[in-house]
Amino acid sequence: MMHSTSLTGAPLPVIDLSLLNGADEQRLALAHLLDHACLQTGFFYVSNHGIAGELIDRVFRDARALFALPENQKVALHKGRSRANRGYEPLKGQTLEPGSPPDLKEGFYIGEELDESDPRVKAGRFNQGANQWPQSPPAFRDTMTEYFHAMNALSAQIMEALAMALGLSPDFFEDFCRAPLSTLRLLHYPPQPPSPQPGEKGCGAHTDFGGVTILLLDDNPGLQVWDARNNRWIDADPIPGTFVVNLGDMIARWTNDRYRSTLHRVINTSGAERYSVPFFYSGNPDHEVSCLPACLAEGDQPHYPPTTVEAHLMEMYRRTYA
Ligand SMILES: O=C(O)CCC(=O)C(=O)O
Ligand SMILES: [Fe+2]
Repeated sequence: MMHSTSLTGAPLPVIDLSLLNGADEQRLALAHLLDHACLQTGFFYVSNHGIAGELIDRVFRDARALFALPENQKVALHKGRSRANRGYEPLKGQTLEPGSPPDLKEGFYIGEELDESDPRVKAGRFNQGANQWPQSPPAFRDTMTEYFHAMNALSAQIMEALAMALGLSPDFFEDFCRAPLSTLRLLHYPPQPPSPQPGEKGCGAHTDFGGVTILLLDDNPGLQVWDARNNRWIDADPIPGTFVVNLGDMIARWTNDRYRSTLHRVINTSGAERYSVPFFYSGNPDHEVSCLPACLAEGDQPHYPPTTVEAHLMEMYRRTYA
């Protein structure tokens, strides 16, 4: 059977991120490719991203082992016990698509490890605090901590490339990238049931809340991206050695919707257990997110009022965990 995306010849682009380390000419080429990708669907793959395959293998190994723990051991780490939204989220624990049944996924949330003495924790700042680490698998904490830091660094590179794509100075998002609020989320999707409830699926249609999302996929398809220009879902199937990157709602706010935060969903029709690892990069909680002057054409009004990273995130969490 023909691959559905080939019908109109518009699969998501693959962007070679090593161009960022090249000469000016290559950096400009990257900015151009990225601008194009962001103007199209806001979803693309990145290759040559510098993250070791060996680290990615360990992330999947330990994520699988975590979800294979007995239910009582997972529930003992329930994120409801954490003031920073860290830990385990059982199957059907979130409803990303309003009006649909809860999502057929279980998850585990990890963030920067901050102890009680940290001023951000003392001040009760949103999503800041300690993680809930499982005893087993033994390498879990080290693996996820290493991957978390690698993702923060990669996100800052992507923000640099995005600044260039927008025609801004490469360091434009430097303050945004300072002491960033990031969330690493391990996900496990059981196979789609044979007789689902109407609208029941792995992950309801949603946009991501933050700045950029770096999504690690296993070998199973299931992710779909909304193509608003053609009114259809595009399959974002895994491509070995790449990450899927998509823009979050903050980018839409900054750019007054020049760049979109694109709707996506997961239906795990692969018949297999599907694992994925999104990393949400939301940036400096105090950073102001308001319409960039360069993105406001004469006579246009900003589509969104100014906000901060933290206020925006709190609002988005409130909506999906109502
Ligand atoms: O599992 C996936 O492929 C996508 C997950 C996702 O969109 C999310 O967690 O926000
Ligand atoms: Fe998402």
